[in-house]
Amino acid sequence: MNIVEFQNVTKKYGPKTTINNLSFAIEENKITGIIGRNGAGKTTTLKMVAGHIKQTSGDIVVFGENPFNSLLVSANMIFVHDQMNLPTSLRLTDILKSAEMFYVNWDSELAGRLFRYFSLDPKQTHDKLSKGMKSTFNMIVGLASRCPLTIFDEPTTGMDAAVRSDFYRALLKDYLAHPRTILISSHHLNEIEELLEDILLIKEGQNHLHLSLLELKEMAIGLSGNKEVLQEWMGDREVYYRTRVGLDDVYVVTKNTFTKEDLAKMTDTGVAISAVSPNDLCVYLTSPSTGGIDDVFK
Ligand SMILES: Nc1ncnc2c1ncn2[C@@H]1O[C@H](COP(=O)(O)OP(=O)(O)OP(=O)(O)O)[C@@H](O)[C@H]1O
Repeated sequence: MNIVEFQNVTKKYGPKTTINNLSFAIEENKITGIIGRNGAGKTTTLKMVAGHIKQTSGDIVVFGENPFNSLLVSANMIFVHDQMNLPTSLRLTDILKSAEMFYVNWDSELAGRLFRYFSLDPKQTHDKLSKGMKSTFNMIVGLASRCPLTIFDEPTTGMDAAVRSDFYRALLKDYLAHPRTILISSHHLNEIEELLEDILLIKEGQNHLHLSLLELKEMAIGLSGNKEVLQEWMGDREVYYRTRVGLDDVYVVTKNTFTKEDLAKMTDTGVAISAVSPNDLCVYLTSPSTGGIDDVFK
């Protein structure tokens, strides 16, 4: 069953098109990573899923209805992001107590244990927290609410590496015990890839790719060797990334449609074959050109 469906959705801010004819569907009880470069439209997409903003055109269906102004969607969804406006007059423990009244699946024991583990001060107010502590607190609210649709928009902003790693572990453990539909946008695909089942890659407001992480891992191959030798093997294959290595060699990332025999022959002609990490591949796929930062210095 699909929990979220986008059909030809466009969002314009003034004359500027931010989301351009975006279509995708998110299945129930899956963790999907929303990946894209800065300004690709991840937050705008998530805001529309949450019903916080309205699309300019196209259809959005969440839990079977239009999420904008939907009580059903508000009651079954939490949108965790770094601009969350939590009351500044309440202490953190009071916020957790009030959250219990909003969310039917709220687990106060989990919230309390996470709160103590991350050494948050119960008397502190939300606006006085450091950037990383704020993200940690928001994440506790996001996890303990156990909403059927849980949206994390760059949840680890400001967190140090240890807290990020604890958060991902907590998210995975809680998801396995209480499966739900989770959307998570992040700039750290390498850190969250173990967590993800699917990836929605957004490029310039469009659905560039929507596939399982396994498919993404097998999609591309890295080849390095003499440029003339590689040129022959490449034919008219699409190049995702290409860079010069030394004088006569190149490193090329391309679609892995080679047979085992082709790869064996390639190795015989001196071509080195390597896997491409999902993180690198997403960077290449969303890059405006097939070169990298090195091209700027040529
Ligand atoms: N309220 C707004 N008014 C005008 N333009 C906006 C508004 N919100 C977002 N945009 C523009 O829409 C585009 C997409 O922004 P969005 O925040 O969705 O990107 P993102 O993929 O989440 O980026 P990042 O990874 O940097 O957070 C950007 O060009 C941004 O400037």
